[in-house]
Amino acid sequence: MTVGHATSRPPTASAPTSPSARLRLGDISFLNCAPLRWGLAHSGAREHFDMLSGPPEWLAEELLAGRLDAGPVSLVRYLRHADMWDLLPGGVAIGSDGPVHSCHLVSRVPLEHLDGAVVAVSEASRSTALLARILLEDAVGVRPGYRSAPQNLDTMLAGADAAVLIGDEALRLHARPPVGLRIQDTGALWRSWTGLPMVFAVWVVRREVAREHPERVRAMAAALADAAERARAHPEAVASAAAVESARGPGGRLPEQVLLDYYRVLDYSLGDRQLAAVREFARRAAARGEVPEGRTPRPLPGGQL
Ligand SMILES: C=C(O[C@@H]1C=C(C(=O)O)C=C[C@H]1O)C(=O)O
Repeated sequence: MTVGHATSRPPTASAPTSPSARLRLGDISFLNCAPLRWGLAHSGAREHFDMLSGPPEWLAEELLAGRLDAGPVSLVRYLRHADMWDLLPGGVAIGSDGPVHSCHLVSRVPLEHLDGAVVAVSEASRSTALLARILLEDAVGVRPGYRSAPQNLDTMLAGADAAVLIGDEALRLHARPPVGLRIQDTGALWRSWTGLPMVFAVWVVRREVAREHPERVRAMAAALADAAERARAHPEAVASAAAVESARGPGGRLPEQVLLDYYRVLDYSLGDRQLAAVREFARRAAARGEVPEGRTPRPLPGGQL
């Protein structure tokens, strides 16, 4: 197995899948995917893939370059590239039906006061970045300006009134809200506004790979579904493994309770309610010209999470 995102291989235009029999599967290097890493390790399925870990935007670029066969990408990326990528059989996603704990709009003032203000938006995000805009403009009714920035709360807020952050840094803000800042969970805001869950990321497979190797792709989807199921059945073990993982990141080891709570709300399924939410998000994104019109995503037939 290969882990790490420094690997650079030549593009594989003439070789759609890896020369070995193993599919190259992406893995988001955030704690949001720790339960799947745990599940794949414990089932033994991880050995059947070449796994590459990295931030979601890097995984999307690797998929576009043909250096990965399948993996998680932000929902916005998928909606933009749905002509090249399919949703994994049965559907695998990262979402929540209410608070997600790790995708936030952070501000010093109430959101209603952000008209004409500057919002710094993490370069790591596409879905939460657009969701925050939709929420601010359509739900709250303010029109700030946006500035893309490397994800770092201090530098982001040094030059802006609010910030959009995702992943482990955002989870740490949820776990320990800094004094004087409002941590607004975009999953919760979206749920109370639309009544729908939010889907932040989806697992995609390059269409040519899905056509060439349908059985291998189905097996991959089944392995991910099984990993999610195993992780759900062993919350303490998963939280403890994730706490060890968190100790390697800046900010030190997260309490297991924070991770238990996180994995209780994170949902890897892409069922009918989630697909309805994806359509609603896609409609709003298309109305802003952010994704093509008329995207009606449907997972490839096969397994079910
Ligand atoms: C829940 C999360 O899901 C994600 C949010 C993404 C986004 O906002 O574009 C992309 C991939 C996922 O990592 C998170 O990162 O905290």
